[in-house]
Amino acid sequence: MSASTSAGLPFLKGHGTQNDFVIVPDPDGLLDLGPAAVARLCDRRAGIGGDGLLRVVRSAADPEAAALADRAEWFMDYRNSDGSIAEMCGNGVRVFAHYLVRAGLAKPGPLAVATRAGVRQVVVADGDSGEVTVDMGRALLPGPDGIEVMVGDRSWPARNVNMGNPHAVAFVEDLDQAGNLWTAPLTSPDGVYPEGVNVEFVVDRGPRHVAMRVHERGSGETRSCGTGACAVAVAAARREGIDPAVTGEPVTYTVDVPGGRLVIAEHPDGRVEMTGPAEIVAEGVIEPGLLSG
Ligand SMILES: N[C@@H](CCC[C@H](N)C(=O)O)C(=O)O
Repeated sequence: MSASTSAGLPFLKGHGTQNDFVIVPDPDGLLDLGPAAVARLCDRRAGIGGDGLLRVVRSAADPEAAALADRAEWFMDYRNSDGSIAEMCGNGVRVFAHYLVRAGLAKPGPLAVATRAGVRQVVVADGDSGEVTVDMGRALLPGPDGIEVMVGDRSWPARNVNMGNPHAVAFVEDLDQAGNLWTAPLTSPDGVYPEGVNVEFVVDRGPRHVAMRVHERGSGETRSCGTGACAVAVAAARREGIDPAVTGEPVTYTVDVPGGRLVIAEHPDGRVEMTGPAEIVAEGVIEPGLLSG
């Protein structure tokens, strides 16, 4: 069944720290959701509205994830609101796992989720808290030195952090300095981010406590970014000269985002663990016309 011929497609709406998603269950991989259909669904005026879309599909039923099917039953097919594809979404994977449990497709507790960045181990808390912890894998810090991000006539040094998807993390004096983040900040030198980049602006709030704003590649300014919060925590630790692989001790940062709070722990073995909320707020049926344009 292609998206253009489906008759009324069930959806849900959810968010994690107000990074919001259209959730489209497609367990058997029957949908062909192209970029234009995704962008229409995510449109906040003419569609349902969301920073991104989570298609919920069995790994075995999707050619992109079939090789991971023996490790993770479900594949998070994440798309940005402009219809582009991203490797990973941290808030999305919490909402995805929360949806699976709510729908009776998984049990609370440990759960493996396949993503384009590999399999992520998730723990969905039992009960009504909506809290989800995710092993986000290792952060890569590929450099180079001397990266800058620019908004208008201002620029700041930034660190390149890869959480499966690319980030540029800049520490600023005041989050308002970044101005309007709907337009993508520029980065230099050219060529560091050939696939585009998510840009985080960060201020200190206290010991191991920071706050951030983000411009997300493919979505604009959002009220939270889970991979971004992980990148920020790792950049904040290195800025303080802390590397858990060297100290042998985990380091934990509280990261405030406009839509709430995430807690990020980096472990001596390099694993970055994110804990935060996930909520489903609505469900309904998509009119076929929205899918076909
Ligand atoms: N909001 C997400 C990140 C979504 C992907 C990102 N826009 C990209 O293109 O890499 C998160 O919570 O991590």
